[in-house]
Amino acid sequence: MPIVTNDSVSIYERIGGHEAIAAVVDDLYVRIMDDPQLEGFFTGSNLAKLKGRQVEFFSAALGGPNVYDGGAMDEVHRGRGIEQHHFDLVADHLVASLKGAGVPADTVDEIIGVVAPLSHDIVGGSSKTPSAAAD
Ligand code: HEM
Repeated sequence: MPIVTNDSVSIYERIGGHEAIAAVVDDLYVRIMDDPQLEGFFTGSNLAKLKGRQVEFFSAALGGPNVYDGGAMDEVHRGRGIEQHHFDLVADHLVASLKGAGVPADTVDEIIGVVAPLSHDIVGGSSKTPSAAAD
């Protein structure tokens, strides 16, 4: 049997592939929709479709074979009034979902390392307001 170190195996594979990610995303949206500070953002959203896209997105971002064919993060989230604390709440729920699924703490940290930089595209993209231009 070949020796396979953690470094050569994608995060996607290490945490259990498609099935594990689908379970994490399901749990994540239960937590999000249970959070009074977040659920309002998803009023009128087709959650089944959104979860499918989210599974694709995370799988692709974590080294899985999937191709994400949804919208770009800045375009999808623009104009929704998403602030950094909303992003942080979602990231915290993601940590809880991953830990709940038995993902080891160091792998959770790695995944958050992949996700955290997305805040740049997701937060505050309301358009070219003076305050955004001043950032
Ligand atoms: C971990 C960071 C996040 C990732 C990776 C992410 C990813 C995604 C993806 C893949 C979609 C689907 C795009 C499509 O359908 O083309 C989406 C849509 C959406 N996201 Fe996020 N998102 C993140 C954070 C957030 C936050 C913090 C909020 C608000 C608090 C948010 C609110 C939404 C909303 C409202 C939609 C549109 C749902 C709809 O189509 O009705 N997202 N996001």
